[in-house]
Amino acid sequence: MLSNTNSELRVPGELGMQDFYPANFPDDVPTINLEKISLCKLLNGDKAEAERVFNICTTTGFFYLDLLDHATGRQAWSSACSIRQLGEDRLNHTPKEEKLLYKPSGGVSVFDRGYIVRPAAEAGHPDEREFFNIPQSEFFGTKTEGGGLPPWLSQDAASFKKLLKSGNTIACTVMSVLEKELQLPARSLTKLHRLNDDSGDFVRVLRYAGASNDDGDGPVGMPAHKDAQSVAILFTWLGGLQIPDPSAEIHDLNVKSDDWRWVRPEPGYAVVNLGDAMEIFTNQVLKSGIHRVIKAPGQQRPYDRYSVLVATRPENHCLMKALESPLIPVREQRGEIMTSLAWGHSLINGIRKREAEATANCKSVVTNA
Ligand SMILES: O=C(O)CCC(=O)C(=O)O
Ligand SMILES: [Fe+2]
Repeated sequence: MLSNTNSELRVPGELGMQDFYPANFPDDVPTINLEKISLCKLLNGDKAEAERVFNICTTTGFFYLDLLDHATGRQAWSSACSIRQLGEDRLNHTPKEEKLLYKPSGGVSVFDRGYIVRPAAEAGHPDEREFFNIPQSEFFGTKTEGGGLPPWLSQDAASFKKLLKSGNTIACTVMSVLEKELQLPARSLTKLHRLNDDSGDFVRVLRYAGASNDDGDGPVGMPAHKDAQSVAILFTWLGGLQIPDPSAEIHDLNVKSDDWRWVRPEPGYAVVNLGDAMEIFTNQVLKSGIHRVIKAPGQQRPYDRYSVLVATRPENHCLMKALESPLIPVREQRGEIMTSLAWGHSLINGIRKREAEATANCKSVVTNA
């Protein structure tokens, strides 16, 4: 599969899989022009490309990463496409009762393991949104946390492992660029994100149900949020992801409905953003990007939307506080310093609460947020 040329891999429907692009992304919706960054250039230490990444990460925090210009990226794109395909098969062909047996870990509901569904409002409709998370601890680290994959995903272990591995390489490539640009000692960030450390890293596969044109805004796929992670690498084939216009005035997570912009999925590119951990490590010099997911636009709307996310988080014992550098302002520490594990738990509770509220008020969130 990896012997395909780059241009072939950019053709929708390549990789010998079904067409992931059943309808075109419309030309007449307000779309954000994210910058395209070359993974190959970053891996080769290209200074100008590193500066572009730093500028983005200190402002909007989102960029497209060209994966097809380097073998590691091609590996990641190819694994993500396979996982999107197997995710669709498993989600659609496994009874719901069986999927629900794959529980979030340890009763703490950290979003790194397990199956979570938001059921349809009416019986007989496909569930509105479902996703499952495969934790890194299943394959790497001391493996004390992994509870095993459920039977409906056990044959796919090798695919998840592969994507976690290439995702970690890509996330660490971005972080090593950032630590250099921030004048931090080498490995300040990457040593907190080693593949073999125990951490809350995961691969997530999401399915958002398609909708008919006459059912209004419908529930928001995922309300406005920032990621409780360090680096998020998103693979997506249909529209639905939105981020605020750079000129938008944002208070907490409130973005005016006119200020949301669509992110057009680009074959062969991942959408990369930083999460809240990077804001903490840099006293907000680096920015964690706000985003949300709504129904796909235009002719894509009736189709179920799948996405695959690789999340990289700091290792469990790492202290969530600012690093020291001439470019990171010193601020007084408010509250106790948490470990990454405790921090993750505290954030997830907040996310769950907002999610429950957004589901209850879905219309007002979509139109008034
Ligand atoms: O499905 C998407 O496009 C985004 C998912 C997301 O933002 C998340 O899982 O945190
Ligand atoms: Fe997110």
